[in-house]
Amino acid sequence: MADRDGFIWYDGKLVDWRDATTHVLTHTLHYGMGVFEGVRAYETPKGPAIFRLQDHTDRLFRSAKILGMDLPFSKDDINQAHLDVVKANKLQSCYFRPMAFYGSGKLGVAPKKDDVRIIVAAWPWGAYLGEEGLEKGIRVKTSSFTRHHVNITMCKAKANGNYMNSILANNEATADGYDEALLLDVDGFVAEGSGENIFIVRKGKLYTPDLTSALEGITRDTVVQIAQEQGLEIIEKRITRDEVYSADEAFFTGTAAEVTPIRELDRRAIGEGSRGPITAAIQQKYFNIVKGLDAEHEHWLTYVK
Ligand SMILES: Cc1[nH+]cc(COP(=O)(O)O)c(CN[C@@H](CCC(=O)O)C(=O)O)c1O
Repeated sequence: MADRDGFIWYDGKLVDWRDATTHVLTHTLHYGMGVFEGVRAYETPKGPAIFRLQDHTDRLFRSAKILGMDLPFSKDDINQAHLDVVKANKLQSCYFRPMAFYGSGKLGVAPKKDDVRIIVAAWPWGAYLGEEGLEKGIRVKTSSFTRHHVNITMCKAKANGNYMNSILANNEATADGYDEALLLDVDGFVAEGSGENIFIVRKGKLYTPDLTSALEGITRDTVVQIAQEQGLEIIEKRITRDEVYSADEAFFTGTAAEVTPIRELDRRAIGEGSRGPITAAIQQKYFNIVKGLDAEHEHWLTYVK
């Protein structure tokens, strides 16, 4: 990722990609306290458009507040940084990584509170779980790692350090030949994927876990609104792994994962073992919206002019 042409927004300036570096004694590198977002821009008939930019920036600031990090730029600065970086890199579609971290001002558990750095990077990134996964569905394994307890790490913060749990789960699943992991919460109920929220479909109704130990996904919120507009009932409840086994359909949602069907969990086919019809309809609607082909949802798009 480090050796490529382009520019990264770094503490208020666009710097050459290769110069966007930090010292090895950077606090976040050692202790993991930082916050980040994953945001996408898509090519539309009116040029590149960033999907739900304000919602992502709001969550970045909410995450920082939860961790007690004071960000040295405003929400408008961060929104503008996204526009600047997509233009500077001449991207028609891309994935953004805004991230705030504690610098190298001091080490020791307690960070130097006024030493917060922020970057916004952008690069082309296709289907997170593969184009074939989007079409045919992916194979998922229930993780042996438990999702965070809500008072051990802050689950509503998209915090860098939270992702060691995700890496352990994803590594275990892919090492066993699966595409992704599904994590259960401390009580054994379904929480979310290593980087996604989950939905299941049973007898025409959608179910999704309550957000106790899951990240409040923006794609999850988008899918809830799409489903409601399609007249589907969505029930938020505690879901057990065998309810996923018995579901007619299942899918992951996330900015990176978009809407990715789950065709199998723990070697049990979900429904027909392929992308289900309700999943397909939601997925198509989602892609029409993010690609600027759905006039009713233009309010979610920030066009890069
Ligand atoms: C743990 C987790 N849960 C749910 C979601 C879905 O949230 P949202 O993107 O707002 O719908 C994500 C986003 N995962 C991001 C990071 C992926 C990565 O590899 O890093 C993403 O999808 O960009 C998570 O990381």
